[in-house]
Amino acid sequence: MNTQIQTTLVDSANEFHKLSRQTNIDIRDLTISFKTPKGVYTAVKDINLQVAKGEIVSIIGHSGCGKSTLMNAISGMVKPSKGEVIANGKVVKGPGPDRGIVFQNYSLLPWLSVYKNIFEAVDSVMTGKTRAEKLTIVEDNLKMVNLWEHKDKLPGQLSGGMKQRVAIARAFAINPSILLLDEPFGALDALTKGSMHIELLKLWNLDNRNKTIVMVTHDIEEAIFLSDRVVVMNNGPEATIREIVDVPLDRPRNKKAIAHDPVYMDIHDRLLNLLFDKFSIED
Ligand SMILES: Nc1ncnc2c1ncn2[C@@H]1O[C@H](COP(=O)(O)OP(=O)(O)OP(=O)(O)O)[C@@H](O)[C@H]1O
Repeated sequence: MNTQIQTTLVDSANEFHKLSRQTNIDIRDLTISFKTPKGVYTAVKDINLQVAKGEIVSIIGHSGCGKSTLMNAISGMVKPSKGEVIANGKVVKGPGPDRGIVFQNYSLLPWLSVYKNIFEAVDSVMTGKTRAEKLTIVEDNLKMVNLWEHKDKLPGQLSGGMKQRVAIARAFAINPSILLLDEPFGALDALTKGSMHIELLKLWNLDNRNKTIVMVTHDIEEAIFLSDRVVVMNNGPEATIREIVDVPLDRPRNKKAIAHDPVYMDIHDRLLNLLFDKFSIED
């Protein structure tokens, strides 16, 4: 990437934060270590990252570099060994309904139908709503992911992509202010993936772009299309943030059109270089 574009990216990243939307997720000096039979394994070390309210940030990096660990720390399912995560102004001590998460392994309850998987979540979180309102929310979200006809099936009767869509519908239905997506579209075919991107952005727009979204992905095009910034991680152990690449492309974005935009192409090149500069054909 030429220096001028790099400078523009940095300036634009700074602009976003200066314009100041308040910080919604503040990761401070975060280190996470696991006890393993072979000793202590430090997955991520001294991570600092601020995500503004309404920002969409993607995290990319090689397999095993600690992306899910970082997401789990934000969701409260993994405790920091050092440092802290502050979300919605509070130190994260555990999971909470303000932070919805979609995992790569769906995490659906196998004994409940598709419909009930979503209803149970809505029912437990949206205590102020009437039953009729809750039923409408479940229906709207199941229709959004094109699974209304499959509402009575059990998760075991669904394909991987369908299970993933149920998990996405469930996270959307709860309407958390922070949405954590851990490879949410990984199991989907290209067409379904494309329509889920649009649904995700629709949801974000509906909420006046106030929802903060952090997403793990292996898909560079997806990261650029959806995000305001892309966080590239180094390999572990003791993984750190390698670089944060700003995505100063106007919204709404048109997938076909931006692919020819020189800014998009530079960002794409930069991300490819960051991810693959250690590899060559000989490898
Ligand atoms: N509970 C755990 N106990 C021990 N080690 C763990 C635990 N959870 C994660 N790790 C290790 O921490 C490192 C980071 O794992 P993590 O799942 O965060 O990686 P990732 O970047 O999300 O990988 P992928 O892209 O393959 O999903 C890996 O080496 C993993 O083996």
